[in-house]
Amino acid sequence: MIKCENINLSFPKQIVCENFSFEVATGESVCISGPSGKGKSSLLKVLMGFMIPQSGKIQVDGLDLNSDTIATIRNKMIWLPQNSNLPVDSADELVVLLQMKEEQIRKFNQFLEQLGVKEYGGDRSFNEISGGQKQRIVLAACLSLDKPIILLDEPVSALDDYSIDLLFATLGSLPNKTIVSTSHNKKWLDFCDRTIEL
Ligand SMILES: Nc1ncnc2c1ncn2[C@@H]1O[C@H](COP(=O)(O)OP(=O)(O)OP(=O)(O)O)[C@@H](O)[C@H]1O
Repeated sequence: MIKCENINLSFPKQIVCENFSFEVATGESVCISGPSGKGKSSLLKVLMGFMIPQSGKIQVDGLDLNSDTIATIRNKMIWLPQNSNLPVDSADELVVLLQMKEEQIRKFNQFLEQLGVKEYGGDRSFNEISGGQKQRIVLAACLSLDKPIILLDEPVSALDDYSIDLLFATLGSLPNKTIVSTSHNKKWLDFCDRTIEL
């Protein structure tokens, strides 16, 4: 369960949210929606503890997010950054970056297969594949870590309808995941249990 209470987050030139509260139940899939530049990505970063709001309380599974609990809370989560932006250039480098264990590498290969990008795994440079193929590889890596809470920033921005359906089938095979996402994609919004308007 994720519980955010009275979050105030602003940047010098923009107020992202004022006294914003929401909850996400365990196993629920929600999408934070709102216009471009409103602050959806920033809110996911707040949940990861990458950004600290000016005030408000964030609780994950009953633990208040603070410097003492951040490691425990982050250990429950995986975050997919927008545009799959990561400091790596291939699936093999992702395995190293995420320090995947044997079982996770097995799952990674399984998800690559399910998402239709097995042939683009290994040491093939991300520069030589499409944005959608890269996005599916990074999604496969995220899912393979098997964390209970998955934060997805625009997870289907580069995917066609067919690839989105492959992702739905893959997510459908993973019970009890809590998913907090951002998206402007209608198919993704329909897939989520609920939308949270920012
Ligand atoms: N570290 C920062 N310092 C100052 N301003 C920031 C910072 N991060 C984000 N912003 C600003 O906060 C606003 C919200 O950005 P954010 O990326 O969270 O929006 P978004 O709703 O996810 O947008 P989009 O739908 O276009 O991805 C933007 O105006 C952005 O310029």
